[in-house]
Amino acid sequence: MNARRTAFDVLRQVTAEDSYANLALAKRLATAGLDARDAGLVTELVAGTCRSMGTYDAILEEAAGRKLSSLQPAVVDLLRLGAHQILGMRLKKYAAVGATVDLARATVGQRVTGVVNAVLRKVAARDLDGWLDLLAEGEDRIGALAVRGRHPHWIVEAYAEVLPADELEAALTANNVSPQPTLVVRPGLADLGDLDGATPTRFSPFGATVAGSPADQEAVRQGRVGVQDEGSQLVAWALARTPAPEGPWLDTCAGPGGKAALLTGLAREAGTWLLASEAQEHRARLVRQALAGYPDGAAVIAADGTAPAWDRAFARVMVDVPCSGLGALRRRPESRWRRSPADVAALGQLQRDLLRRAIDSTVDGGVVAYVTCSPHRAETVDVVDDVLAERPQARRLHAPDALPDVPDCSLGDDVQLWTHRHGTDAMYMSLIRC
Ligand SMILES: C[S@@+](CC[C@H](N)C(=O)[O-])C[C@H]1O[C@@H](n2cnc3c(N)ncnc32)[C@H](O)[C@@H]1O
Repeated sequence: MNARRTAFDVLRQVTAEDSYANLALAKRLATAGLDARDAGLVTELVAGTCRSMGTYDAILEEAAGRKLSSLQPAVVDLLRLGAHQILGMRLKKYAAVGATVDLARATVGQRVTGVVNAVLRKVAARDLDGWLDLLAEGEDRIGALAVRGRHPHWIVEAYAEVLPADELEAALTANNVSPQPTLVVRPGLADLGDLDGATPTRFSPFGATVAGSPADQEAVRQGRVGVQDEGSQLVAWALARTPAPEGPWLDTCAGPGGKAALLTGLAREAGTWLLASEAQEHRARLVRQALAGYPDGAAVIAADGTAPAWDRAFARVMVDVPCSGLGALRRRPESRWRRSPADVAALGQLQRDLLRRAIDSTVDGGVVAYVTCSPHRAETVDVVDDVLAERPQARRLHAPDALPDVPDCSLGDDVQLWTHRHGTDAMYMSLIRC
């Protein structure tokens, strides 16, 4: 009951207060006093429920024969948790119904136990595949994939624009698996030998995984090794190894500092330095922390990357723009149901302005990496196409040349990494010669 109660409280925070599931979960688990088994159960309950929330909601509406908006929001969360235990976990169905009814009594009150019991018994009458078959009836191909892969329709449509049809299912499935953390060994501060039991990653020369928690590694506690997705490492590395004139480097959207830390190490190895800039002061502080291991090699400022915040030009510029995060859905269980096409559209102007300013901040012959953690065309290729049309002196490079050991990463002249192909977040990168 303790674990389910904790999961319910966290889910309430996610749905009622728009909290991020991972952050709310970590905060709650830190003080809940649960043993490792119960903490694992809470994590599965929250992450699994959030990841499939839209699908469970459709199933619950079928089972209840009414809109979920006609029910008390706390009851909807109880039903979602129950649906996940019945359909998404290997628990005995009727024990899961009973446990959820007990939880309903202990949290909302006796009066809602009847509806919770009745709806969940209907849910338990079919298995997950049976429900997905029912929901997919009459859907087109994208709709059926969305139902079975447990994604909103518009996200599957966006993936379908840039992925071959026969890979869509694998791409969606990959988003339904929580990633193991990947570590980055910061150049000049550490090497793989500083980690206990490190296994190198497939593509990044700086990447490794370890058994157990990264926080148990001394080099991580000392900031010489960080936690960073391998895709983020690859785009930073690609920028660093693309031929460019000598001179300092710039990261215009640096917070919280993962790429800036790797780029700083690489810049130092190249005999130069990096200016890390970030609009929000509190995120600039995170960048300072990430770069703390490089006391003499890092400069961090809080500045708007769309305005003239520096009076010089740089040889290499990373512009890792704010985006919808559709390439990192596996990390943020609730985000796919929270985002909408309007979020993508709303970022377009800022993304273009940041890229324009990045190009204008680069020396002749220098190189810009335009990066997003999203494969959505409206945030990737379309932005670069539009800005390059206005800047005839700038030229798109064939970016996959900078990652010769990474197979199947081309999207035209740009790089698009995929979780199901590369095991990384679905990062996009365009390299532009100025
Ligand atoms: C995708 S994140 C960058 C991640 C970062 N490069 C890393 O690897 O840790 C985008 C960042 O851009 C920042 N940002 C948003 N608008 C900005 C602006 N106008 N100028 C500079 N940074 C901005 C956001 O605060 C956010 O920290």
